[in-house]
Amino acid sequence: MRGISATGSSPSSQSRLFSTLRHASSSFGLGAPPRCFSTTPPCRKPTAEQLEARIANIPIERYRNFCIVAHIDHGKSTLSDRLLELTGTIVKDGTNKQFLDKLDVERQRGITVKAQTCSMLYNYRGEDYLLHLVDTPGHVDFRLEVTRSYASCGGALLLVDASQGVQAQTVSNFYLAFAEGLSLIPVVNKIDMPSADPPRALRQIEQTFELDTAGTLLVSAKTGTGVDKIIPKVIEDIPAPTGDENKPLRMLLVDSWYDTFKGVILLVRIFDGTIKPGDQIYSFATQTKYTVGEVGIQYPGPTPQTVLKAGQVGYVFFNPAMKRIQDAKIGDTFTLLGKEKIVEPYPGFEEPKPMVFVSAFPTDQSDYQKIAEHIGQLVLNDRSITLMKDSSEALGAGWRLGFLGSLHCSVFQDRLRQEHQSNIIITEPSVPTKLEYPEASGHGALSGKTVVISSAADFPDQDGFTRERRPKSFEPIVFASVATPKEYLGRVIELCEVARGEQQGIEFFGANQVMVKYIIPLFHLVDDLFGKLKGATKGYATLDYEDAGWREADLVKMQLLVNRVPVDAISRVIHRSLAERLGRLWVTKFREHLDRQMFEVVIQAAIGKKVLARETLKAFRKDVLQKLHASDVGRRQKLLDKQKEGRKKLQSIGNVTIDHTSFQKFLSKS
Ligand SMILES: Nc1nc2c(ncn2[C@@H]2O[C@H](COP(=O)(O)OP(=O)(O)OP(=O)(O)O)[C@@H](O)[C@H]2O)c(=O)[nH]1
Repeated sequence: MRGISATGSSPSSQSRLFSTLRHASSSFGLGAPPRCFSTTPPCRKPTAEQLEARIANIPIERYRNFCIVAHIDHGKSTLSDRLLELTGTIVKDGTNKQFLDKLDVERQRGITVKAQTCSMLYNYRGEDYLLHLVDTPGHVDFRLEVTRSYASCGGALLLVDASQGVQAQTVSNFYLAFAEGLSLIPVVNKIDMPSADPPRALRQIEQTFELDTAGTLLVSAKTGTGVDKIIPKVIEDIPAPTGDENKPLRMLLVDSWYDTFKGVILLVRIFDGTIKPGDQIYSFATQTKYTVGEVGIQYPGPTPQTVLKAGQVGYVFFNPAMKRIQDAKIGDTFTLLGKEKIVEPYPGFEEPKPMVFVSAFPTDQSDYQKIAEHIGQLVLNDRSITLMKDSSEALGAGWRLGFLGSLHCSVFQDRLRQEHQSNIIITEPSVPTKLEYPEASGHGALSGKTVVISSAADFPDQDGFTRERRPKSFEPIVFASVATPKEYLGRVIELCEVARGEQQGIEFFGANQVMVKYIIPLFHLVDDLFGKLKGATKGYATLDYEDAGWREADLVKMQLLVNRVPVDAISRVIHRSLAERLGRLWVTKFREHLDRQMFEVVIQAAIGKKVLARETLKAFRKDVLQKLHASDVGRRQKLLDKQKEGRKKLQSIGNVTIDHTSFQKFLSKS
């Protein structure tokens, strides 16, 4: 399942990332007395040695691994912070900064992009418990992060915002958690809000999930009200992990990130056995052996331990270090070297598939190497981005990047700009196309083959082929569920129909909510359907989707021609029904941003040889030297130098020179 929220405060655009989790402990002085909401449990933060000694005395029956299942913005990260404070794992610092959302982009956008984890100690009825909390991302693009997190948990808090009630992603995340066999504890959050309606939220939970809501916790993660009841309930209702520390090591790789000094760090769930520094371990996926350098838990930052045992979730890194993030295959099983014949590996996780592609080019080609290094560093920490070299006649050498979704893509752009101040031109997002070539002459090696392409440059020229001999084209489709208050139903249906959607059903839930189901081409989802729904429903609509395969479609390659020469960076594969409108839009917008030339420039949008729209930019003569006196040599040279400098920024398409800013403006949404 995949999903997007269109709630009021959610991000306007859209992706996934990686982690700097992880370097955080230093800001929390060990042993400093924290302020707690509840005085019952001991909340003083233990020293590293005390921590190790306390954990050593906790049997697996007193471990609890859990996460929070919720729709985006319903308060997972805020609640996680409260739980960390309550258990003395972090100290309340009076700011609203969320501890588990550590990436800048996460803090700025207020969304969780990368699943983070933290261990906590809690004394319940005189006995210590080791709790492991995973804060999962709520956004659709990061669905794989969510599934992986669930695999390391025994249960989850099903968190519902008291003012918004059950939303599209509450439903889909519930089913994911349910399928993983997690024990679910309903919690209604944000009860402090004036618009909170807890009885309605409870009714929706009962109706939608058939869960018994008697004794449901009503809390405010913001003020802390009711939060102290959560951990006792987790201990009572969520089963302890099972596993045998005396068996050979059986360890699942759940997540990984890159550290400049330590190499790849693995987040692992130990199912059986133990792991400690110096152990020689074996990876089933890569059949490689490693020597363990350090093991530890996140408390809240990396805290070394002498051993990790069955039932625990912690980190491991190697000495010598694992160098490539690609070697850490998420879902891989590790065991002790020599035990690989007797230990059964886990089936592994689904590999993420890139669904949104863009090309990126430096605004100044002399920055190519610098930006290539920056992109390389970002990709190093995010295995789900695919990276290839690309080049364009208009924009020079660049890269072709594949992302899980459009939020993933836009977070990547933000990170590139924020963290590296690089200026790049990014083309419009595109989706893959499947082509089935007939067994006919004229297609060379492709005859009779099926291929999936991600760039318009690979879309075949249709001219010269009869209909029967043209390759059949297919576009990716998704099964989308849109939840909205009833009053906006008409507008939502209208938008889904415009997006070439096929209605699959309408379900009413609660007194005022309705869920509309559509099969929609992914193209339209990427083309900001989410933003449009948000606009049409005052931010109330929420959208969730799952892949639904391919659908045959009349797809064409549209090109922008400048004085009859195609601008390759702007070509797109689109549905024929959109061609007229988009063609008009392209030529008008491009004309607006193109500087006048010494001669007339014809701008056309075309499919093959067929021109759909045309604009003309009149000639403009700018002779900087014309007004100067022949003897004014110094000034003459200065003007020529200035012109030369200006030309560096220009690219030529045939005989037309185009400033990079024209491309940037053309490709910007506004
Ligand atoms: N009034 C009120 N606001 C809350 C409460 N809990 C969270 N919020 C606010 O709701 C917004 C979203 O909270 P987050 O904790 O970031 O939500 P999230 O579910 O982690 O969001 P994602 O990580 O993007 O899925 C923030 O502005 C919080 O301050 C609450 O109990 N009461």
